Amino acid sequence: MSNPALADVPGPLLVRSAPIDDPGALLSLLPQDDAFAWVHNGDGLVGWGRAAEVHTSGKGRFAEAEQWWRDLAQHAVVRDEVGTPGSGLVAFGSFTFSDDTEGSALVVPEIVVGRRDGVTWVTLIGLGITATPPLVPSSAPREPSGATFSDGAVDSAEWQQMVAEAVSRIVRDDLDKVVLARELVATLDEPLDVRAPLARLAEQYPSCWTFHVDGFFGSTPEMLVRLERGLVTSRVLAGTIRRTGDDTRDLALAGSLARSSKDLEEHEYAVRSVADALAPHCTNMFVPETPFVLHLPNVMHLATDVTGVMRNGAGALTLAASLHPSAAVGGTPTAEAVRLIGQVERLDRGRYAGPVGWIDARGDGEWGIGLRSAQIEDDGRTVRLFAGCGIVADSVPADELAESEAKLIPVRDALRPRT
Ligand SMILES: C=C(O[C@H]1C=CC=C(C(=O)O)[C@@H]1O)C(=O)O
Repeated sequence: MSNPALADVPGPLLVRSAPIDDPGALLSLLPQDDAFAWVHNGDGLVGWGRAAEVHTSGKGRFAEAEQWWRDLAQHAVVRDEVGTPGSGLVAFGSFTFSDDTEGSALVVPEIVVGRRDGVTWVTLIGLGITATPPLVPSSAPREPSGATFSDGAVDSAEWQQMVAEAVSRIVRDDLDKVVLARELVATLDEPLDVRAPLARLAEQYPSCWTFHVDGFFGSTPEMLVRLERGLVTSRVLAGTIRRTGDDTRDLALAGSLARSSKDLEEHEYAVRSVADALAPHCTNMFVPETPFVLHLPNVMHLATDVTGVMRNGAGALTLAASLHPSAAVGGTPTAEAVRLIGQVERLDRGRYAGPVGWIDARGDGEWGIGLRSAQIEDDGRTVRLFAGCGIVADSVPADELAESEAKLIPVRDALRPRT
């Protein structure tokens, strides 16, 4: 159910987008409070303030948010001098993994600054005409201090038992794959200024999408779906190997990943689930037969870019809803895998592994999968970090634990003070 108090907007939103001189790094503009981010290779969107928002939950959380968004967009008065995906009226959003958890939201900031292909713009959103505030770097974020890390409800030995249990259920119940996640809890000396880890993540993982929506932040390498001017793209990842830091060894490992039947099988399930979910919405779909190896500083993944041409006018959020949960975060078959996760995982995933991103009034948008991510708890000092692994019949628990540790590195490092 949506929260009508928060969904109510007392009048049509007035929206104005105009080009501006380049103000420097987008993330450096963010104030400490009510800051939103979606940044990739220096481009993207940042926003602050709250002009309108909707909170949804349950199975209908995507459809309800989409309906609210359409109504809001229909009644908004927009002057858009930029005319590019992400200009004009825009909302940041984040959705829970599970149908049973609260916390999904779309938020329209009061100020959005975007950059794309060398063009930078500002969008002002509200109930009245306001002057553009000075767009200059805000004060430097406070560096996190004193982070200590501990297991969540499940320690690493128990998690490996869980993986073993999942392997036997996969064999017994004839499942193909299930993704099991674990959490690590960080405790800091003082409340986290999220701008510090965001800056670190964007610097160290520029090819990932660095995001923040209402205390949920991270740097995801996986694009669930992008819709821009009718072109649909999805980057599917599944199949992982840790990097060693030695380039020659890593190159050999990349070769073995590309030949590993266990990883290729796991990857194939994920690609199939995305291609099947996009097929009703797309023509001219292109699904490469062989994955490439995506190199990140901490891990390498098998990756496939699926593309198609939108044929039924669905918006990016509708596409994200039909893709979620893909086999990269749920498993195959989806319903059985999600049921098994509910039975064995003992973790409230919250918004981890759910869609996170933005949508504009044309329906264009980008929704990543909320991976390599963390949730700041209400006290501001406790941060829950998440990582999951695709489990198939021949998965080895200790290897999966090591893989999950490697996937935790980006956020874990971002919570340590700079050296
Ligand atoms: C579930 C996660 O990663 C997914 C994405 C890429 C590779 C994966 C894997 O190899 O297991 C996972 O399916 C995570 O990072 O928490």
